Amino acid sequence: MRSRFCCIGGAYAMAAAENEIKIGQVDDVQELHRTGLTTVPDRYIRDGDDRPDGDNVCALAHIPVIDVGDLPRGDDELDKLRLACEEWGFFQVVNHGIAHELLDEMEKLTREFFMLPLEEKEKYPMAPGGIQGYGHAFVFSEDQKLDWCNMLALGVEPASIRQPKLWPTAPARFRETLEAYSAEVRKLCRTLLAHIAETLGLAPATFGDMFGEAVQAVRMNFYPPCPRPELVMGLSAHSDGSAVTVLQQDMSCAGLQVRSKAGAWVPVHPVQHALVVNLGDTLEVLTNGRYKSVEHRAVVNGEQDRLSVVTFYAPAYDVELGPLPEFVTDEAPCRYRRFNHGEYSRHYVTSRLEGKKTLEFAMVNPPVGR
Ligand SMILES: O=C(O)CCC(=O)C(=O)O
Ligand SMILES: [Fe+2]
Repeated sequence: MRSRFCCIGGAYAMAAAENEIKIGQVDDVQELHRTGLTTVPDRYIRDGDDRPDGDNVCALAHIPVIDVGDLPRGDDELDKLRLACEEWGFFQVVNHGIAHELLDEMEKLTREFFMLPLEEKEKYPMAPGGIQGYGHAFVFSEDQKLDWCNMLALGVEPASIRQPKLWPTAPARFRETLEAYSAEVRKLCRTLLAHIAETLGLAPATFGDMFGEAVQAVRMNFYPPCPRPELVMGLSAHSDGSAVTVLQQDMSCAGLQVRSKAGAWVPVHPVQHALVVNLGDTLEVLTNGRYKSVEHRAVVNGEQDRLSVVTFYAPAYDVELGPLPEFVTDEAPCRYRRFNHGEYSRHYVTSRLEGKKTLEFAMVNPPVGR
């Protein structure tokens, strides 16, 4: 039995050595799907209120779409961005400056990677307590429910977090394409953070200056069809530990769902060549909760597979975080303590995905009784 314990980022290999982790039988869901099964193993079956359907899905609402090219030109688009950050914490971006051919190529090669035989993909395993590779992240115990998803997770920047042995050599051009893609997404993250700073009345360079040599990691998620999609979850509800996340999804079907302020799950319908952006826990802390990281999850489908390529952009590990003084006032007292971002990342990747629970680590007054 292979035990898999994964986190993204360079500083955390020691977590494995400290704890002997028993995660039990973890199947590869693509292989399960290939067997033509009509039921799903118990470990994937969620309890009632943790199932995807129910009356809490609001299929009619849409997250905002922002035209990045318009952001420097005037107040209207910036106002839209402010509203998107305040009301949703999630938006799609178009006119983002990344060549559509590059997005298509990244999607195609990622799909080809997941279509490789298991033995090929297992050349890049998420080692027990390891950091990156192919497998299942966020599984820490034998009784934990599993997500209907396969993942390939890789640290990208800075160079010190890269594990080149885990960068697939097949399909051909995967590595170069990921490299080119990541450089473009990095630029976009910087641009977005500069505009997000503006929406908060901060100098555009605020986050860029503060983040130092920002950490960038990518996770590719592949969700094969599932015979009982109404019983399982593709990816458990969570907020991201990043500052911002940029998600590319294929056009096959909607799977990503975002928790609205009213508490409903709102599907993010794919828009051709748009990228989905969400605010992570880091921005919630820095803005003292003015902007919030938002819970999201992925549901799966009975007929179609689905692919997402997700980039997490966060401060360098040695950066000290805490609410910026501008956001701490008599009306908005300090809600988060100061901590080191590396410490938070370590906490994040050694906790299972459970809504916004990870952020309690940073709260001055975490909820009691949980
Ligand atoms: O696949 C998706 O749409 C969600 C992925 C996601 O939220 C993540 O990888 O953090
Ligand atoms: Fe996420």
